[in-house]
Amino acid sequence: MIQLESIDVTFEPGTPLEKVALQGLNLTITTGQFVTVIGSNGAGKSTLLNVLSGEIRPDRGRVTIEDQDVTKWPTYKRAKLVARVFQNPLAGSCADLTIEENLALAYRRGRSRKLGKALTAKVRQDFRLQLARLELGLEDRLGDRMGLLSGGQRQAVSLLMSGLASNQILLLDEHTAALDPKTADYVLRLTRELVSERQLTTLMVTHSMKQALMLGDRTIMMHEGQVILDVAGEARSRLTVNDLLQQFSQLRGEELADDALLLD
Ligand SMILES: Nc1ncnc2c1ncn2[C@@H]1O[C@H](COP(=O)(O)OP(=O)(O)OP(=O)(O)O)[C@@H](O)[C@H]1O
Repeated sequence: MIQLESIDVTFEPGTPLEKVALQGLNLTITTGQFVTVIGSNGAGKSTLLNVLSGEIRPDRGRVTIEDQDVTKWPTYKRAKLVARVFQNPLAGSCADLTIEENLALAYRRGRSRKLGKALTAKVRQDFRLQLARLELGLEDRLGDRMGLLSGGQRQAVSLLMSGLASNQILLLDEHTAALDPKTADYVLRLTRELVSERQLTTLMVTHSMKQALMLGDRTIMMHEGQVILDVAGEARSRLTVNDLLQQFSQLRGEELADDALLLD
């Protein structure tokens, strides 16, 4: 279970640039739940993920993962529990290392040094099998530099990498936004498969209401640093993109300026 209690984050406090990104945010996510996160620009979605990954330490509040208070844990320590895939396909892997070296780095994360050090034939074979499931022919390109791959291929490998480590939490930050529609669909299908296979507790930020309702089992909407809508179960399965848009406008008390973006 992930618990965020009374989380406050303010950037540049006490300056003319002061910006409250999260205010009194409370959120509990049960283990294995797949939560999609929507909200307007600047609503605090990425900050929420940053607080979970440890990139940002909240000014106030507590972050608990499986009953461990991780609020003060630095990012490298959290990496044992938390994996992340970013919008930019270049951000999740190292371009100058080979596909195999990238996979090996992910594999080692969270494992003891002794276990992680040796890349046994069995582990290599597992890498090949994992890559083969992508159906991109990458299983025969273990020695190729990551930088040679397309954006979609890199995102697919980043997803695999996030599943190779022993972590339990997956954070997806608009991870299909930079891909063409066909590749985005492919990466979403892969996301769904990996999350359900590995029973990862997942938070997926998206600007697409359609994606938000199509994937996962719970949707939260953020606005001005708070959760303003939280739906799951039957209530969620009945929701249409239009309902969601309407609720969004109502809850915000204003008309949406970026409907087109959110309807994608
Ligand atoms: N490092 C930073 N320094 C200063 N302000 C920041 C920083 N990071 C975020 N902010 C501000 O905090 C607020 C929340 O930002 P955040 O990136 O979490 O929003 P978001 O919901 O992810 O938005 P978007 O959909 O545009 O990515 C915004 O007003 C943003 O400008």
